Amino acid sequence: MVLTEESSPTDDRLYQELKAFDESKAGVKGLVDIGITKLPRFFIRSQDHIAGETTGTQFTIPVVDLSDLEFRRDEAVSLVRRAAEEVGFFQVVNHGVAKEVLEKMLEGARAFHELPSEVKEEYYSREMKRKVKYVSNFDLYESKSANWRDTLFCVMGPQPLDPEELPLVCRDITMEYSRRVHKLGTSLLELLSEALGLKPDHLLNLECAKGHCLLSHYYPACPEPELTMGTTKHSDPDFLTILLQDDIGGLQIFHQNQWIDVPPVPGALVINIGDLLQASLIEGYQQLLISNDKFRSVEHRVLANHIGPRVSVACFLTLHFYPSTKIYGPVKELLSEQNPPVYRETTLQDFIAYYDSKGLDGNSALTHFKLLR
Ligand SMILES: O=C(O)CCC(=O)C(=O)O
Ligand SMILES: [Fe+2]
Repeated sequence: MVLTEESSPTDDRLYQELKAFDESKAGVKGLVDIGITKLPRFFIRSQDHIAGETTGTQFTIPVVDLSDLEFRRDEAVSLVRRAAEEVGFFQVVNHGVAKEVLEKMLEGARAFHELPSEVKEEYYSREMKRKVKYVSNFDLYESKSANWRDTLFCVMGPQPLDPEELPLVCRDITMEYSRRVHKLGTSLLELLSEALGLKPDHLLNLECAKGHCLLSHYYPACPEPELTMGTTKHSDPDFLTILLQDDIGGLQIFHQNQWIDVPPVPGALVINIGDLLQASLIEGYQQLLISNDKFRSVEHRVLANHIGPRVSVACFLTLHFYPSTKIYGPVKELLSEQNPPVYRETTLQDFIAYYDSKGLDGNSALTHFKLLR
């Protein structure tokens, strides 16, 4: 739906429809509340973007038990290594975030999206800099078609967020969940460092856990789920994602040319490697991760569903919103004729600006940063 100056009158009408939807500030939830039974056309995807090749495969996403790490650390490291290398996705159980905290976070996220629209709309914004904002489809004007979901974004670090900025209905639990999930992220990065044969604090020293944000997604029940998507296929523009999902299901990953379900496991959190950890736009890391073809940032999507709402909360470990001009790229001393750089140098801000401008759909943003050989 990228509309240019040469857009036709039909495109102009489409733009007006998008704008009216955006300016309503009521999101997809607002459409459901007014009882629509047919999807507005900007949600409708071309068929090749919908069904994909879901099969009855027996493959299941690995589940890693993080209990008693002081006694079972080697086992956990090797499970994490295999999962990160072969699948790019895994689930963790006994991860130290209490079940009650998980449940309350899902309830808080849901409560925000179910606030009366006149309360919710004060948070509606497309402003890059705003730390707490709610929006339907951050890429509404760039993507080929819209997703059936609304999102509350909260940038939680590295600069501490003033809790007053958070909506009251989910304030306390967002602060608590943020602390706990960030702690888990730190432990996971230690395991991932060890999985690469490095000291436990290696990835932490590269500031992979310095910043984090929470994305609380709300996928209302959809009257025509076969025509659209909850979330278009994409890979995540971060170092690592920790995802809390409710029991509805619909998340799938693209693995060995098939779409595979990530089934809800009670009490579990879903972990996936982000683009920045794969490409390692971090000093010194590219050789380890790229040339040795280690961890994978894998495409995933969420199907729209007749049943809903579905609620999920993604924690992105990222430095997106940190005003840094630091250049990330391979350390020169590590490069050789046999090991030329795979990606060009960039700042995280440029990487994210490109990711956001291209919209979720289509090729990985990493392609844009690949050096031509
Ligand atoms: O809602 C989900 O299960 C996935 C969300 C997601 O992929 C994301 O926030 O990047
Ligand atoms: Fe994602």
